[in-house]
Amino acid sequence: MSRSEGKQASLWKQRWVAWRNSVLSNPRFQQWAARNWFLRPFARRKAAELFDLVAGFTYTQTLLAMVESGLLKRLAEAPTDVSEAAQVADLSKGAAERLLRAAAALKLAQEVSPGLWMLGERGASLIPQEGAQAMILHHTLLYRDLADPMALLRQNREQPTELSEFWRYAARADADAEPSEMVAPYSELMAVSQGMVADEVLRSYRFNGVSSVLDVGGGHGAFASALAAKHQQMLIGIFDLPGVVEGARARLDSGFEFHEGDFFCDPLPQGYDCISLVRILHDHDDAQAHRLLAAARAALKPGGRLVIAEPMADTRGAKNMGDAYFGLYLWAMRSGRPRTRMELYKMLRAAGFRDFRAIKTGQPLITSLTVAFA
Ligand SMILES: C[S@@+](CC[C@H](N)C(=O)[O-])C[C@H]1O[C@@H](n2cnc3c(N)ncnc32)[C@H](O)[C@@H]1O
Repeated sequence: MSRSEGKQASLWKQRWVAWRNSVLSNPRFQQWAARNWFLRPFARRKAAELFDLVAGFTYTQTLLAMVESGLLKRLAEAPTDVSEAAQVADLSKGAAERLLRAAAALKLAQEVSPGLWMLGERGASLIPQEGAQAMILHHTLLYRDLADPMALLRQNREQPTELSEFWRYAARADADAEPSEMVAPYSELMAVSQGMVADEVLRSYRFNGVSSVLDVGGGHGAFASALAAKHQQMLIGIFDLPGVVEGARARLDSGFEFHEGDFFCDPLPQGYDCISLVRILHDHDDAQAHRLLAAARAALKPGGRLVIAEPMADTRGAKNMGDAYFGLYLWAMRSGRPRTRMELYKMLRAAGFRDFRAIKTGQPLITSLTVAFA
C-alpha cells in the first residue's frame, strides 16, 4: 500500500469509528437496542461486557480469597457445607457464605444442593494449575501498585514499586550482585509457573536438528528440565545471574551446564546451536533488549537459531493478556514492554538475524513463539 493509500485508508477508518461511536454512545440508540427483540441479545452482551470491566477487580479479589483461604482446594477434595467452609477459611459463617456465593457467580464454586458446595467449572479448571494459583497470590503486589493507576503512570517508572522490589533485576544496574536469597522468590514463582509455558513451547516446536540449547535467563531450570525430558540426547546449558544459577545448581542434576553472568555485560557462551529466551525479552526496555539480541547473535554460529517464547502485544485471541495485562504489569515492574511481532522482527533484523518465523502455539495467551536464524 502506498503512503497516500495508507493515509486514505486511515481517514476512512477514522470516519467509520467516529460514526460507530456516535451511534453506540447515543442514549436513544441504547434504549431502542435494549427494547428491540432483534438487537436485545447484542445489547445485553455489550452491557455485560461493560459491567465486567467495571466490576472486574471484585472478581479478581474473590478469586484471590478462594485461593488464599484454601477454600478452592477444600472444594476440590470433598463437598463442603458452609460451617466447614467457615472453618477452613477462618471466617464467620456469614462471611464464608458470602464468599461462596460470589465464587459461584464466577463459576469457581457451585451449590450442588442447598448449603452444600463443590467446585464450579472454572474452579475445576484452575485446580491442576499450580502456576496460575501462584500467580494469583503474587498479584497482590501488582494490585497494590495499581491501587492508584494514575499515580503509578505519573511516576514514570522513577520510583520503586512492589513489583520492582520483587523482580530484583528490574531497573537495577547491579543485578548480578543480588544474593541467592533475594532472587529465590521470583525464581520459585517462575519455576512453578513454567510448566504451562514449557508444555506449549515443546508441543508447538520440535527443535529438529538442534543438539544443544542454551536457555538464557533460564532461572532455576524448569524449562531446561522439560526440554531435557523431551530431548534426552540434547546438551542443555542455563545462563542466569549468579544468585539464580546457585539455585539452579542446587535443584538440577549434573547433566546440565551452568553459566553465571549478566547478559548485558558478559558475552554469552558460544558453541550451542540454539539459544532460547523464554519470558525474557519483554522484561527489558528496547535498548537492553537490543543488547541482549546482539549478544545472542554474537554467540551463535551462522545458521544457529534463536527461539523466543513470551506473550506478545496485538496478538489475536490474546490482546487482553499482551496489551492490558503485560502492558501494565511491566510498567509497574519499571522495565520492559510487550512487543508486537513486527516490532520484534525489526529488532531481530537490527541485531543481525534473518529468516524470522512465527510458530503457531495452541494458547497465545500463555506464549507466542518466534524462531530466528543467525
Ligand atoms: C521472568 S524470569 C524468566 C525465567 C525463565 N526463563 C522462565 O520462563 O521461567 C527472567 C529471568 O531472567 C534472568 N535475568 C534478568 N536479568 C538478567 C541479566 N542481566 N543477566 C542474566 N539473567 C538475567 C532473571 O534472573 C530470571 O531468571
